Amino acid sequence: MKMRNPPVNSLSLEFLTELLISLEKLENDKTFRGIIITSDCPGIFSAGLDLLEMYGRDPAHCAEYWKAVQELWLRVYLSNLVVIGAINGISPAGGCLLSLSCDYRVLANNPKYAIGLNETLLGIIAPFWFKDVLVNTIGHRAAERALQLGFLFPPSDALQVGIVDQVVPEDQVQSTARSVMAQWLAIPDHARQLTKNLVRKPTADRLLQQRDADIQNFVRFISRDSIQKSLHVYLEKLKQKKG
Ligand SMILES: CCCCC/C=C\CCCC/C=C/C(=O)SCCNC(=O)CCNC(=O)[C@H](O)C(C)(C)COP(=O)(O)OP(=O)(O)OC[C@H]1O[C@@H](n2cnc3c(N)ncnc32)[C@H](O)[C@@H]1OP(=O)(O)O
Repeated sequence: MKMRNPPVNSLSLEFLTELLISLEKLENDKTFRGIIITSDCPGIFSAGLDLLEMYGRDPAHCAEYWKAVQELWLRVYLSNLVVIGAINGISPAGGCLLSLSCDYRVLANNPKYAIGLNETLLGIIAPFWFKDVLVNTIGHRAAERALQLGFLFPPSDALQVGIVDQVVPEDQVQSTARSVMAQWLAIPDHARQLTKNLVRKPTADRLLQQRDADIQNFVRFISRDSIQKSLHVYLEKLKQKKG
């Protein structure tokens, strides 16, 4: 699955909906046993959640958006398919969550391709289920530092901390992802799927048990004047960077 939402593969409501529909189709087609998620935007896996879906929007829109974010996460995280991330670009925040929700992550060795939950740098916070997935992946102490400081790990650090499973030369990302897929597909589906569910269900259940409350928390938080100001400042910084 090649993500194509130029210029930066931001996860807009429309794009999330497209991804959800595509994933559902693949899940329902029994001829598919695995997917490799990668990007068609040069140098960018995904810029994460679309800031324009959270800035200057009314509460109803924010609620609809957050529901779609939850939905995509649950679908990828709990997918019965083998999901491999072929991460061929930078993947901050929501892009990192998407990567972390794969079963295996291969990152291209380019110092610009940083990965991490950088929410605090935007003046916002990673929701508890983003945090849970990071803690599950790199451990409590490393996650505590990474989340507070908004670390974006370059490939060598990402491998060292375990946020990705493998770092390979850029031209080998897709072929490595395919070899990894072959290994994973060698395992009988029912055994692998039940095991995946056993490991991941408790984390997903934490959100499933309080989805509506999570949406309300998000809407309340994102609607605060101080948070809207932080988003404004961050968006202006992105604009000014262009010069
Ligand atoms: C108490 C309860 C709490 C509950 C929960 C509360 C809080 C909410 C949690 C929300 C979690 C948030 C998760 C996220 O994912 S936030 C997004 C994080 N993403 C980033 O920080 C990345 C920002 N972008 C960049 O750093 C760069 O754009 C880049 C990806 C490195 C690419 O750089 P470059 O190739 O130089 O492109 P430009 O910077 O020039 O960007 C091109 C245009 O794209 C716009 N852009 C970039 N990123 C985003 C984005 N994430 N959303 C929307 N738009 C984006 C950028 O502004 C440019 O637009 P322009 O052409 O119109 O100027």
